[in-house]
Amino acid sequence: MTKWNSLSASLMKRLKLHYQMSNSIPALSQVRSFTTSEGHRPAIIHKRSLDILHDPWFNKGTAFTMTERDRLDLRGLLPPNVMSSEQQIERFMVDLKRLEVQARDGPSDPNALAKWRILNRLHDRNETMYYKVLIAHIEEYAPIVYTPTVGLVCQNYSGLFRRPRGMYFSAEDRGEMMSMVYNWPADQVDMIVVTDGSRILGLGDLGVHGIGIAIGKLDLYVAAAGINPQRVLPVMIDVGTNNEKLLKDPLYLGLQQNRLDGDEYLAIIDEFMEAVFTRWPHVIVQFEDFQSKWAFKLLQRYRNTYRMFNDDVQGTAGVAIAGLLGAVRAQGRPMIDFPKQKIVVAGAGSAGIGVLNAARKTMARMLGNNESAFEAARSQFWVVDAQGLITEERENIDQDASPFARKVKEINRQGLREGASLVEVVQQVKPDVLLGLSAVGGLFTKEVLEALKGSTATRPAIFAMSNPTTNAECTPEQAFSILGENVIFASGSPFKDVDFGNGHIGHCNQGNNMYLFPGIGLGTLLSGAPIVSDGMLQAAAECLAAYMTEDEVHEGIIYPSISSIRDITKEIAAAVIMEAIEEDLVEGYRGVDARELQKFSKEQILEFVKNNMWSPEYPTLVYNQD
Ligand SMILES: NC(=O)c1ccc[n+]([C@@H]2O[C@H](COP(=O)([O-])OP(=O)(O)OC[C@H]3O[C@@H](n4cnc5c(N)ncnc54)[C@H](O)[C@@H]3O)[C@@H](O)[C@H]2O)c1
Ligand SMILES: O=C(O)C[C@H](O)C(=O)O
Ligand SMILES: [Mg+2]
Repeated sequence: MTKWNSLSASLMKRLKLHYQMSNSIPALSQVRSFTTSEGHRPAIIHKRSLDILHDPWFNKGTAFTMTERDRLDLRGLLPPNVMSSEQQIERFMVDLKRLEVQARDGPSDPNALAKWRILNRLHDRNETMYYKVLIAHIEEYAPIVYTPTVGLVCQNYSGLFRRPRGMYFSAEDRGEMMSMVYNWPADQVDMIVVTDGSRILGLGDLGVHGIGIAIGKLDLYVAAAGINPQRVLPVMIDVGTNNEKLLKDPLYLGLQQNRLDGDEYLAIIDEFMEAVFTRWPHVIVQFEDFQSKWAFKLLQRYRNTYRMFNDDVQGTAGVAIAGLLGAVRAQGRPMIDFPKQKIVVAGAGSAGIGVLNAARKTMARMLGNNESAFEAARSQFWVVDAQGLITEERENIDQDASPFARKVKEINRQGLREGASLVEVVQQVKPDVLLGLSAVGGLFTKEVLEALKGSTATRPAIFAMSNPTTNAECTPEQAFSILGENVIFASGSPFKDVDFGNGHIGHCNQGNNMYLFPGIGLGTLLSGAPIVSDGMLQAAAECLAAYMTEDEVHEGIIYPSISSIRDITKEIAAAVIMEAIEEDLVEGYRGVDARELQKFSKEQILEFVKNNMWSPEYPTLVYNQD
């Protein structure tokens, strides 16, 4: 059975080819001519000599040929031996591998920061080589440049800061942003990741140190989506911090004042958005790690005006949907059974509510996509936050959580009540799925996991999605040791698979929004869509769900390996473009106009995406004075 026909009808309907193949469609070779990869054109630069060596976008180090050294005034500024990029990487890896001699396993070991420093220095010196290393070793180094080590980096940023990367818009720049945005040297920026540092992973308010997360996310945009590194921009919006330690830290690099709030805060974000979209009208802005109360408000404020999305709310929702659908398939059941799943969610913040809303909509669509279906879907979820089970009796209930407040009559029948503990909820509900987005490490205690043994599912699923590793609600070892080999396990941060010692392996899936945000960004960019619609996000999620074969999900593998993230991202970007075409949102991209895009078949869209994914190859450099 192919991975496509195992999907429920509703998914297949959405993933069917959207085009009537007609003879007016340009031949594939013509598609190639539309979308010649930039890789072969010389790069025109307006600098020479040391300025090139100090510019990580153009520096090649010892790989500059003697011809280029003469042409660009580099002769004598480098050791005489011209190295190939492969030789350069081999030399670099020797230095990096030296760390592993003493290091214990796992990204949480003390050498993780040392590895990050070595990679960061390469990033500051030679971007082409940095991304060549990252792409070639993505499984090994994503946990260093991204979750979980990037959390450690943000916590230690004052001490780690060497060369600036990205832009900082602060409360002291009010009225200046429209002009200061021109201080960034790139005339074209495709992707911005912006954070205000208010909720970095599960580590809370890290103020200006949050820039590390924006840099880490954009590393994946380059490595997974092939966004040109010269066209990405990490942004920190520094409106102060409520982190007492940072407010007192003499080394703190940010504004040492409490966070702005209310209209003053909004005015800063408004000014920032206006400035970047004035300078780069086609840029896409990803909001990252904003505290929940602003994550939702800013998303609603901007999503119909600008090309923006919130990764924690919308990216996470899509990844969770794909995993939840995979968990249904793993039980040998058709996807259409998803609406029968009983799901307990621990955490009702930006991520938890995002997942709940998306899961409810997906269930409703499978149940007929009408008001009664939407209402029926609501009863499949039990939500527990820091005050326990959320019911209609909750005082000062968070408006975003209120659609999921359980009715008192219902829960009394189940022997539950307002504020019931997670253990009680799991014991009474016997859920198919226990999903954590609480930021509380170890929340799924032995008692909670024992209670899950009462699940009515043949293969209960645990999604311990909080980051970084220390905040995971439980480890795979804890899950498999208590619930047995049959349980489906996914976590937000990477863990090693569990060897049961009997020839069987407990697969530890990584349920992380890294599987979606690169494809969402790339698909939106290449489609030219002026906004990121719900349909585009849903198409991305369903494409990720469809990516896994029957055999894989039956093995308990509900997410792909990160080593195939570039291929996944290509597929997801194509699905996003197809949906944008379906919704008549396409406006074209760099020489391919909307009309041409609308005539492409799925294969031609995949080819178009592939041809527009940057790869780390040294371009030929040509100097031009003006
Ligand atoms: N895997 C991923 O791709 C992914 C994506 C986004 C966020 N996350 C992670 O999810 C976590 C939460 O992110 P967020 O933005 O929603 O944070 P948040 O602070 O907005 O929300 C946290 C929620 O957890 C609840 N909570 C706190 N203590 C609890 C407890 N003891 N029991 C039950 N619930 C409790 C809070 O009441 C709140 O509703 C973070 O660790 C973040 O790194 C993971
Ligand atoms: O950053 C990640 O690894 C995922 C997510 O965006 C998070 O905030 O945890
Ligand atoms: Mg995040």
